[in-house]
Amino acid sequence: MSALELSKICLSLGGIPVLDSVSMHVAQGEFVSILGPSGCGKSSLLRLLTGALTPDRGEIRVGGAPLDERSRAFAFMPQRDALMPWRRIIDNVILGLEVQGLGRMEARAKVRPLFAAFGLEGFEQHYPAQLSGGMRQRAALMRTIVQDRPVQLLDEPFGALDALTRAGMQRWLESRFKDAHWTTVLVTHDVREAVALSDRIYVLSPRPARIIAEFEVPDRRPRLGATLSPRAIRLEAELLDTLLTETGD
Ligand SMILES: Nc1ncnc2c1ncn2[C@@H]1O[C@H](COP(=O)(O)OP(=O)(O)OP(=O)(O)O)[C@@H](O)[C@H]1O
Repeated sequence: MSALELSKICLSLGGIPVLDSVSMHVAQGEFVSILGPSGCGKSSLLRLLTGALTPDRGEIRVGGAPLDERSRAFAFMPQRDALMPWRRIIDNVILGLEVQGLGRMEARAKVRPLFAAFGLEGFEQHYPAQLSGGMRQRAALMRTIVQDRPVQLLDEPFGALDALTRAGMQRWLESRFKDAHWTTVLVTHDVREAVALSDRIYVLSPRPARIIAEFEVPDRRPRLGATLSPRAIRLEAELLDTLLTETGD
């Protein structure tokens, strides 16, 4: 049984068709990426899963049952960091834990040791406005991950990071994913990132988005830090070709 299943989802926003009969599935513990051109509807797909949007047609099932308030217990990282400007970084990071019912002191103690891994040690007491864009993004990723929910929905989590920080965070996520067995849906523009992190990749067409391809990533983890296998290099090229052909570039 799939952890997540979307069947023939159609969605319009402001009268404009955005998703056109999109069907996909994510198995328990699987890491699935969604690649597609800008504006095609990738974020909208994740927002359907969070309940922020409702499809015009089609069905979403979680663990075999229709998506509802209870089954929607996902950790979601939106594209913009959505940090609360009036809360210190540590108190932004614990937000999801507090919603889960953890006391503030206990939640702070739980997240404090993670600040070093995210390169944010010493910034616990800062406010979001005192951090760079990349640091804010890392804080937002931390806020998502610490909730340790079985399903992680990540919308361009590394989009605002410089190349070096991005590589470090990707490695961290790869190692955490191996241990935590999270079911993960990652929206990304970055073909290499999708190949490095995913078990499977769906490619969307320009809006209104349809699934135009689905690829399995053959290599075992860890992939980051190792030399890419010839198969992974071929897959990257194939993904790029698919995207460029669809967008007419
Ligand atoms: N509230 C809205 N009303 C009307 N159109 C919207 C609304 N929200 C999004 N859209 C449009 O729906 C389309 C899909 O948006 P979405 O953010 O899902 O795309 P995306 O693939 O995630 O884009 P990007 O990669 O640039 O982040 C876009 O063309 C966008 O302009």
